[in-house]
Amino acid sequence: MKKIPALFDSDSSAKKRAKSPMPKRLNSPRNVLSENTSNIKVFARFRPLNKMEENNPSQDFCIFPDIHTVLLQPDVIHTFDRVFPPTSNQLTVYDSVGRDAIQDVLNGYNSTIFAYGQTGSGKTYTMFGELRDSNGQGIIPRSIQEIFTYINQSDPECEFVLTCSMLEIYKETLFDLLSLQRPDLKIKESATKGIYVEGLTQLSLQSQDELLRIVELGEQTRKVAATRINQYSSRSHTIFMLEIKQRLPNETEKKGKLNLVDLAGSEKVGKTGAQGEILEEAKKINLSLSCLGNVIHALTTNNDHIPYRNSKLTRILQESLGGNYKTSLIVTCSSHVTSMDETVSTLKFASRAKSIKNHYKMNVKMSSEMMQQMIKDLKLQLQLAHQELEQLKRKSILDIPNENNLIKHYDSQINQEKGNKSKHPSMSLMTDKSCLQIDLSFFSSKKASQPENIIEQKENEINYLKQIDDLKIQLGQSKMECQRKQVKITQLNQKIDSLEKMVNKLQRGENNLRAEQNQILFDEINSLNDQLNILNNDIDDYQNNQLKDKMDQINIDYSRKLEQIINGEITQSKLTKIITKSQTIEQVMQKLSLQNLLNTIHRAITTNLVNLKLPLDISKKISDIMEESLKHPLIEQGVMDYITNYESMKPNRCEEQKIEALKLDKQRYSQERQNLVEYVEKLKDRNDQLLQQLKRQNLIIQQKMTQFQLMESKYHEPTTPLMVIDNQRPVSQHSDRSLCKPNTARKPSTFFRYEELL
Ligand SMILES: Nc1ncnc2c1ncn2[C@@H]1O[C@H](COP(=O)(O)OP(=O)(O)OP(=O)(O)O)[C@@H](O)[C@H]1O
Repeated sequence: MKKIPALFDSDSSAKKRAKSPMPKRLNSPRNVLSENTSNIKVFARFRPLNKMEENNPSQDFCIFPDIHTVLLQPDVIHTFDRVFPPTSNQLTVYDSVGRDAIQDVLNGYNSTIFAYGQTGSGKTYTMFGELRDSNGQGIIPRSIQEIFTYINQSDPECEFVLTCSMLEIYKETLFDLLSLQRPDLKIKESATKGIYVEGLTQLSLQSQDELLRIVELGEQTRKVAATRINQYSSRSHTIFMLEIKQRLPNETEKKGKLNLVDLAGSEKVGKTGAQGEILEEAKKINLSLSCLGNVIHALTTNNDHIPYRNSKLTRILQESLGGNYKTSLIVTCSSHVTSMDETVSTLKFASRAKSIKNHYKMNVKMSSEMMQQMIKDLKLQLQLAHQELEQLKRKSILDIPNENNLIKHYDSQINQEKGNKSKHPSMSLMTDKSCLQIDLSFFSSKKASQPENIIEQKENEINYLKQIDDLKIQLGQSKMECQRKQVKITQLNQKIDSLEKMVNKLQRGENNLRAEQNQILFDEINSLNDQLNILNNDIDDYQNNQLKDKMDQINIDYSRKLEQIINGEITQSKLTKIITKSQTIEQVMQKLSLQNLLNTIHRAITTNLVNLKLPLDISKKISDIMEESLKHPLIEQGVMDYITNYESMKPNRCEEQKIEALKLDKQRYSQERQNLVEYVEKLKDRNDQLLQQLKRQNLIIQQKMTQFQLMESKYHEPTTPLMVIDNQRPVSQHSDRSLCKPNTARKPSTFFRYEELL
């Protein structure tokens, strides 16, 4: 690509050009130089649901009836130049938004595309997208591609210079994204350059790849800060600026500027969960965006003061908002119900922006050749106009023949002939003269009546002039009439507007009324449901109370009997103790029984005596002593004590009877306990049966409710079709009834209760 040095250095400012008298009747350049007015184009793009939203399924609140409309349930409609539903791809968006903008820039216009929306709604995806992926590329890489295709296909004699810059506005400070140093840049304004950023790097480009690499570099340098909403949420505004200068073979020069603006997230500060520095950041970002909103408001309400200077963003983009730019706004949204508030406010913002008017013209500097051609054209047209004027003048004055001149002419000719040829004038001349004299007499007679003719003619002239004056007056009057009509039209338009507003209001009122009626019906249904609930509760209560009483009684019986059993068990444990004690006593007595003792002693002594191998008489003596000693009163007393104790410790007859009775009691209580357990089981079964019955009753109630709602919806069938609830079917096929299903919009509380039960 060839470069051209300092093409527009000596260019006068846009304002100057606008003030200089421009030739009005030119051929092609005329259109080129005139100023045009058009509204900002507004587009709305809805991104597909993300993972988090998919995992949280909800009813769609955005419906897309056609390519210009989005309907927010139940009845808010927004229309834009184009609405892109979540299924729209990058190419579709570029074809509708980017392609025209690039054509404008290549034709010498200035153009700006804004992307506005909450964090994570797809602004960056729409503007940048995936730079190196042909399907995922956003507007910027596609624009670059289109520009280079245009350059490659144009006349080789054309010369192009392409420069680009990337700017970031972060916390009301400007940063150069194409420079490693990041000094705080300043906004300046000059007569020649208009509003510009001083010291901002402008890189000239030779190829598409170079431009893509520069965009990537800028993208990497972007300031990002994590918030809870979007981990990589960009907290700054990014402006990608491209300038294309062209010099055509006829020396005409064109300059087009393109601003592609990726704004920071428009969500409310509170929703980001930001704190500390991030909160400060969010406030400043919001300041820029709220200034943008104020500028748009001021522009759309014809305010005298437009507050461009209140933020860096609006100051830099001043020309794009109401100035010499063709501007497009893409608002990006999510159709998931969790983003409903943000989507509603984003679409409101977009609707307001629709009425901004920009006044733009081509930035063209004509060659001297073209200028000369224009001058020639002008001169020719001037000449033609003069001629036309002369003709008109001549037509209005009666052309009277000057007979004296003719006679003089003939006399001079006769005299000439007399002098030159002979003393006798030629016959022809004489004849001519006689003819002339006849004519003369005719003219004389005519001349006699000439004063009258002249008067008549003058009168005609006066009349004619009068007519012209009349016509002029009429023209003036009709102009005034026109103006009056214009005023009337404006007033009528205003009236129509106000009537439309009233109609809208009424419509809204009607909708509200409908909503109110629906509300009343809902309330009725709810009160019926409440009554039903109360009845059901009463039934429940009654049945429950009966059950409860029974259960309470059982519980009381049970606990009483349990107590008895427990008491019985205590008695039994006492009994066991007694038995154990008696057993011990018996064992002791056995051990200590006299007979055993004696036998043992006797055996021991005998054994010992035998072992001692004593003489028989000694052995006999010892044996006698032993026997004698065992008869000692102390031993006898001890034995008697043991016997007495044993007798006293042994359970008596009465106690034995008691033990027997207790044993019987225990058996009886166990039997009763068993009976009780069986009874409780039976009651449980009964309870289950009752629950089943309740469920069946509930089903019947539900069916009846559905029938009731159907009947009610038939009864309230609307007269005018409104809009659609699904995007497959045309508007007229749906009634607004379907937009507001009572059974889905508001479920009667009973259903929840029974569903829970079910
Ligand atoms: N139309 C779309 N199709 C497919 N994916 C999309 C679309 N729009 C957005 N996304 C994806 O959603 C995520 C968030 O998008 P993006 O970063 O563009 O949002 P953003 O509005 O620029 O957010 P921020 O304000 O934080 O910069 C990205 O992963 C992006 O790839």
